[in-house]
Order: sequence, then C-alpha cells, then structure tokens
Amino acid sequence: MTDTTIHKGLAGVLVDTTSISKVNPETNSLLYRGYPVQELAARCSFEEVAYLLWNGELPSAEELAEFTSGERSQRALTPELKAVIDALPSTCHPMDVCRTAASVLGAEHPKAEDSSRLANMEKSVSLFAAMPAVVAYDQRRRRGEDLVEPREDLGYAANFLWMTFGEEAAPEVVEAFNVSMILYAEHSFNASTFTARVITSTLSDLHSAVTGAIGALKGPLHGGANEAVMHTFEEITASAQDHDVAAHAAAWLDSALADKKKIMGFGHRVYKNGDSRVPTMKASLDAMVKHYDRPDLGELYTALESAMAERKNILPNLDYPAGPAYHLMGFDTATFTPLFVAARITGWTAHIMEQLEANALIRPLSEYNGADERHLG
Ligand SMILES: CC(=O)SCCNC(=O)CCNC(=O)[C@H](O)C(C)(C)COP(=O)(O)OP(=O)(O)OC[C@H]1O[C@@H](n2cnc3c(N)ncnc32)[C@H](O)[C@@H]1OP(=O)(O)O
Ligand SMILES: O=C([O-])CC(=O)C(=O)O
Repeated sequence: MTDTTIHKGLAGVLVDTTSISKVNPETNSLLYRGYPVQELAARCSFEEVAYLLWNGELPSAEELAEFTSGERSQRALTPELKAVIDALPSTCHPMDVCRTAASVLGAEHPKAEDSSRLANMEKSVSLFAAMPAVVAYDQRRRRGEDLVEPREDLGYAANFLWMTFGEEAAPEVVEAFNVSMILYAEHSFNASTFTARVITSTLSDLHSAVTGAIGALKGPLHGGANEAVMHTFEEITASAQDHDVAAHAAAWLDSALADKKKIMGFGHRVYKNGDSRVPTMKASLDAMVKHYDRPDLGELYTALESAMAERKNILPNLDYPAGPAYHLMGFDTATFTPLFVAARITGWTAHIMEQLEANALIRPLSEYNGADERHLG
C-alpha cells in the first residue's frame, strides 16, 4: 500500500539497513563497524580506518602492509589528469576540480565498467590514493607553485601535508590532520552518501556515484559548511573594527540571526544534542591553536559557540572545529571541503559496495500539485 504522508527532506524516514556506521543521537555516539570513532581517532591511522570501513575488520599487520604498499604506489597524478586540472580555470571552486578529477579517474580506470566487488575495491583504493594529490596540487597551482611529488616513505596524513606544502609537517599537525580524516570518513545516510547510493542503485559505476556525491557535498548545508565557518570568522573579525573580536561575536550573531541567516557549522539533521565528533575535533583544534600560538582564534571559536547556545540552543557540528583547524594548518579556505572529499571517499565507496550487495532501485513517489489536466488548443 502507498504511504501518502509526505516526508520533506526524507526527515525521519528509514530507507535501508547499513552495517558500516551507526549514528546514535540518543547516546551521542558514532560507531564505525562497531568501534567508537573516538577510539579509532585516538589509536589508528586513517589507512587502518579506511580498511575497516571497506572490509568490516581492522587489518592485521600483514594486511596493513599490503594495503599501504598498494595505496602508496598509486598516489601520483597521472600526466593526463594533471593536464585536465591545468586546463581548468584557477578561479573555479576547488570542489569543481575534485568532481572533474573523480570523473577523469573513472574514465582512465581499466575496469571502469566492471562493478564486481573486487574491481570496486581496487577502484576505491585508487581513488583514496589519488585524491590527496588532486587536492594538494590544486591548492599549489592556485598559489603559482609547482607540483610536489608524493613520498612513499610517509603515511597518508603526512604525505598529504607534504604534497600540499612541500615540507614535512610537525608530528602534532600530522596527528590533528589524521584525526580530522577519520572523523570525516563516514556518517551513515548523509546527503552525499545517499546520493552515491541512489546513483549506484541504477547499476551505474563507482566513479559516477562518487562524482555525484562530490556535487552533493559541495553545498553549504553539507560539506561546504567547513569553509563557510572561516568566512563567518572573517566577517566577525572585519566588522569588529577596533573592538575585541571575541567580544564582538555575540553582536555579530544577533545581527545575523535578525537577518534570518543560517549560521554555518551549527545544527544537524540527526544530532540534536551535539555532534558526537565535535569534542575530538575540538581537542585537535586546541592542539593547533597551541602549536601555532593563535589563542585569538580559540577565543573567537568559544565566543560564537557560547552565543549560539545561549540565543538558539543550537550546538556545533564537525565542520565548526574542522574549518579553523585546517586554516591554522595552512590550507586555503576553499580547499577545506575538498579535504572532506578525500576523507569521505572511504565512506562513500563502502556504501556503494554495500548498496550493490542487496540492490533495489531507489525511486520514491511524489504527490502531483501542478495544473489539472489540460489540452493543447
Ligand atoms: C558535516 C556536515 O555536513 S554537518 C552539517 C553542516 N551544515 C551546516 O553547518 C549548515 C548550517 N546548518 C543547517 O543549515 C541545519 O542545521 C542543517 C541543514 C544541518 C540541518 O537542518 P534540518 O534538520 O533540516 O533543520 P532545519 O534547517 O529545519 O532547522 C530547524 C530549526 O533550527 C534552525 N536552525 C538550524 N540550524 C541552524 C543554524 N545553523 N543557524 C540558525 N538556525 C538554525 C532553523 O532555522 C529552524 O528554525 P525554525 O524551526 O524556527 O525555522
Ligand atoms: O550526517 C549528516 O547529515 C551530515 C554529516 O554530519 C556528515 O555527513 O558527516
């Protein structure tokens, strides 16, 4: 029987089962394959978490060695992909570069039309390995800098920072970046993952699903919020004039709320009592504030968070601490959402493979509310 209730935004609708992650708003927890994300962030490399998301179990030492050697050998940009990136205007959004790169990587892949689990696993690892080079090179070309080749002697996080900045990052920075990648990796049926599952449900290929997911992530109501947080901080700083910036945050917020603006980095569709990942990312932000000696940024963060809780009782989501942490590490603001892409490739591709294991075409119904039937002349 057809359910005639309309669920705008599919809010509260259970669409399918998943064994990849569990978001529990009641206990404010997030599990990847059963493990609390905080434990994974404290004890694992991003490579181990990627392996876990794809395979359901953490790797043994041997499995990890085999996995990382495959990943490290696929990190370099192909000359063809580099040429495509070079042909894109440096004024386009870096998310457009990621989206184009995912599509090109699909077109280049020898098993592009093979959607077997084995082929999809190979494609997932190669996308995971290649996306950091895309993001790093794009930021460099915008700054007029040359490509930095990947280093096989570095782990994923350290190599990503190396390719972006051309120098080895301090261990605290590598650690904070690794934590951010783990926290961003997976979050059940969020809008971009659902997009990937919709595309997969038509039996389209993995790269098409990832390309669509990147488009969904770009929007400011989803992944685009991490860069929007930095714009908010800049706006508050600019409008503070001679006043103390942190003290000005509440006045800025009152005016933004009076203008009915959404405050980016706050609120969540599922969590209503705070995002489970925020305390862990905030600890990494604190470490960056200390490392780069920027207490002013920490003060502004806290001032806006407190004012938002007081005025609206709305708490931060992961994008709120991630944005300023990436800023302190030296990433350009427009590069923040591509960093989210690099991390979420793991979750998206795990969901693509899960969707294919028990596929049903995703095709909901709509209630027509247009013109009554009419006829030409
Ligand atoms: C990693 C991630 O992708 S997390 C999400 C990142 N996105 C953002 O940070 C964008 C800002 N936040 C938002 O727009 C929303 O909180 C969303 C889109 C994340 C969730 O939204 P929904 O579940 O659809 O809730 P909705 O937008 O209807 O908000 C409910 C109420 O809270 C208010 N609200 C929610 N978030 C915010 C916010 N960030 N700023 C101001 N008001 C807010 C809404 O205005 C609405 O108020 P109303 O009932 O008086 O109209
Ligand atoms: O779950 C969501 O709706 C958005 C989110 O936090 C994520 O994708 O990480």
